[in-house]
Amino acid sequence: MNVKQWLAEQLAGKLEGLTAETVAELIEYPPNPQMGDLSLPCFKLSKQLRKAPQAIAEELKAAWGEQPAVQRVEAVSGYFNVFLEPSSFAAGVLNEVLKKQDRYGSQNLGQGRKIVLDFSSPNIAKTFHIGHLRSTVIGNALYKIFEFLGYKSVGINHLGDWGTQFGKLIVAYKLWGNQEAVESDGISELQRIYIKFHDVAEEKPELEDEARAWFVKLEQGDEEALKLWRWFVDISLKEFQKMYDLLGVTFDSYAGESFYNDKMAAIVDELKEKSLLEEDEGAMLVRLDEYDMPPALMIKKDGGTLYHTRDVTAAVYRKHTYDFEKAVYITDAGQSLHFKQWFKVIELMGYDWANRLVHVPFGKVSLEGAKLSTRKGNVINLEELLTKAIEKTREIIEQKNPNMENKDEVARKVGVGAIIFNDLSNNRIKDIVFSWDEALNFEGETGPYVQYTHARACSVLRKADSAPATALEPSLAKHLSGSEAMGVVRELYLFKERVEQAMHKLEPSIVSRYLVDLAQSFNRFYHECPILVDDAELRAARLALVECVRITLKNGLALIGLEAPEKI
Ligand SMILES: NC(=[NH2+])NCCC[C@H](N)C(=O)O
Repeated sequence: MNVKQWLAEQLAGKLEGLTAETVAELIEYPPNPQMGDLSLPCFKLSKQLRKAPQAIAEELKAAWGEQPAVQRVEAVSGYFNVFLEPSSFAAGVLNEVLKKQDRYGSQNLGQGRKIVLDFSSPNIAKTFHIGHLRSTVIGNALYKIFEFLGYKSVGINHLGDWGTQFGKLIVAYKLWGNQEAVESDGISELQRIYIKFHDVAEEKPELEDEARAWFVKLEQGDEEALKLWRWFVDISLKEFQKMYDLLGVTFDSYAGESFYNDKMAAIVDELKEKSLLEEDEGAMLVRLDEYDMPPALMIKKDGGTLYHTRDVTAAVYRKHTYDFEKAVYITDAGQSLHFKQWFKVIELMGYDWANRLVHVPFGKVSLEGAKLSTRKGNVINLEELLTKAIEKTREIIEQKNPNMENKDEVARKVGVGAIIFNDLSNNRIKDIVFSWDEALNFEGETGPYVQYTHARACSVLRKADSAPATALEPSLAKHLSGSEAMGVVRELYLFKERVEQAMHKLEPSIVSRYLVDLAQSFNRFYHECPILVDDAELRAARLALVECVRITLKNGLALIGLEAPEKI
């Protein structure tokens, strides 16, 4: 069911030169229901049809004729407005939701084509911080949205497990580290000695040379270096895994930067062959002056490779391995130049798939005034953040619903959900200031609010104590023609389009904002219209609507990585 498409087809040919495609693009859903359910702004056709907007609207009205699905049409101020017949619209929407169930909103746009998503990608031996959380949450949502629309998503955690910093870490460990401390304190101990390295190296710059030498050894496969490095990786992964388990996020591959170590030489050769590489004081780089960008450094003076080298190599490898339709990289906006630079390098190498590489940047997160940097010691640890969210939610549940079973489980789902939703509640490019009160507000535009609304729908359905609706008799749909119920029907209808938009714009917040809209319209209905009434028909129609809200909220929450507990 696609009413825009349907209307466009009805209008095509009604005026000379009017095609369904043009009309479909122009049709809007008027924010004000007085303008109908669908509206065609005819001024957008004026130029093409060489007619005044109002004249176009009136001609369309005159040519309209009878349509059982449409109550009436009007031509007002240059708009052609269409009022759908509420009960047939309601029956159409509800029956589609009830038929598709957990697939409602899905489509097969991708036909199995692959989308490679590079997300989360924290750095070994460094804390998984709130910026990585955003990448994880946005990436995971996009992963699910693509799958829901018929693509095959491939999630890659491009771990920062390679680079000079491992030379530094090895030197630091040999100077000040001990096995016991690393084993008991994990990343925080590694970070401690890493910070110490920087402090001491300010006075003893020769440490930097030592570190570089160790990294070169590592790249060459030195056994001692490799053994330490592997151990640092294992320790870090164990900690990261705790986050992923809490968040319910999985990856198809953990091929981090080190995975490309033995693949970079071939790329460097290729760059040389294609005369793209230039020597500059012993280093090798690709000049990008022509494109108003600083050069992309590929090989350092000491022979070591760089972040750029690994990204170019990884992209070629991924294209070869997955033959992707798109490769999407989710990082903070601070890395935008990095991606622009190496996307250009791929293009200069002559790969026509360079335009299938997409950077998905996002804004910074700050927490109640604190700065979120890993360099110095003042790190906001994500595990602490999530644990605190769960605890706070537990307290709220304790007050709201002291007799609830499995409070811990629900507190986890809602507390973690609050953090995820908060990250997705605005356009990703906006900076976020995290506030506990806002994120956990059960009345605000939050994850808990949407989850709570879902649980409310479940509770009504439980109380109804009847088998869940699997279809709506068209004759019952007339009971849904009131404005509150129709408000819900309209939102339900929009789900599919919103998911599609979220995919095109790579913007999961379109889904999260949609969920708030649906929840709000449902709550208006819930407060105005008693559901468990005696009139059997009215009751059945309203219960079917509630069931559709339950299904759609659950589907939408799942798309952005939130669970939907039935009781809160
Ligand atoms: N292919 C990529 N460059 N992915 C993003 C990596 C992010 C990097 N490890 C960081 O923490 O900033």
